[in-house]
Amino acid sequence: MSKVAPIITPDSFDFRQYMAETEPQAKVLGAETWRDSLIDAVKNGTTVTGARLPWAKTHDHIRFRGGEVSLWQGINGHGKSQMLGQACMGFAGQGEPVCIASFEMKPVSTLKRMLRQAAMNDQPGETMAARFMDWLQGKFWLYDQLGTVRPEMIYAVIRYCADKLKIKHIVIDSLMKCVRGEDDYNGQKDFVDMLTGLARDLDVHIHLVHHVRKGENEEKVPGKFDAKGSGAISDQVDQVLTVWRNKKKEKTIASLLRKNQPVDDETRSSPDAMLVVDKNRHGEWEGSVALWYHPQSLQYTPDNRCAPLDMLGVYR
Ligand SMILES: Nc1ncnc2c1ncn2[C@@H]1O[C@H](COP(=O)(O)OP(=O)(O)OP(=O)(O)O)[C@@H](O)[C@H]1O
Repeated sequence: MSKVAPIITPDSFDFRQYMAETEPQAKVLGAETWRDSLIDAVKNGTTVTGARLPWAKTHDHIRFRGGEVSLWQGINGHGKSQMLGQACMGFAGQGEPVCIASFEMKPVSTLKRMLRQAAMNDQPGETMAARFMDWLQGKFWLYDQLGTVRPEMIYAVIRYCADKLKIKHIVIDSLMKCVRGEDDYNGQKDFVDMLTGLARDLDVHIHLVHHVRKGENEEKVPGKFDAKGSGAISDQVDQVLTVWRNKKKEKTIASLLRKNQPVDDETRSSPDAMLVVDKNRHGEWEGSVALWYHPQSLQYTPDNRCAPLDMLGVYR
């Protein structure tokens, strides 16, 4: 068995086959079709279903189900890709295979970051790297293309991932690399429309990374109305999550340390990052999740003890 995480490239399969539309499906079906689903929903009451984030305190609030699209937005450098990488390891560990299509980071850079998260430290050795690669087999794929990409290619990649590889979570990082520009509102609307249709038809969850407009400052947590480009982006997706980094805390600590002064408890215990959910179409909960950053492992942790999680073993 190969010991590298499978990398999908534009040359590694026949994209044309997956670009072609399939036969139009009959979309008008008798209500009876949904009998079992309705009865299951009644039986399970308000049970929340779907893949979980790595932090137990989020499990009753936010989940990631097939058929839906989540927008992961935030200011540049606030940790969207890093947090999503940790979340994806968690999805894979729950038995839901993942493909990351990053047009901003090389596959090996994504893997290096995830390796530190898996190792729970900043200096994983060869043995850990080999163990990590073994763990990824059959769970994790990366699409290798940097720069801009045509929407038709994304369409083909998603269909290939779902049909052939049985992948359940697909990350598109980021939206602006898939459209003509920030002012191409129709292109953005059509692209997100395509993603919602594909997610529904293929029963996969699509995680779409997106930037927010520059606000007055980085200390203000952006909301769903701050997404760059068309307002239709957040209207169309099922969930909007904002990743926000507490730069004010970082600056305060750096300044105290420079002056050889102790860091007070209040500053120390305030969260390093927040994950804000301000749209949750199929759940009732909206709110903020406080997280603490463990810099050695690049992991987000659930409380101010800052103890990294065993991402490879947590769901066994
Ligand atoms: N809360 C944090 N504390 C300290 N460093 C952080 C924090 N969040 C992210 N970083 C660091 O900031 C850098 C950027 O992270 P990342 O690439 O995930 O951000 P991003 O939001 O995806 O950025 P971009 O929009 O530019 O792609 C990384 O080096 C990461 O380790």
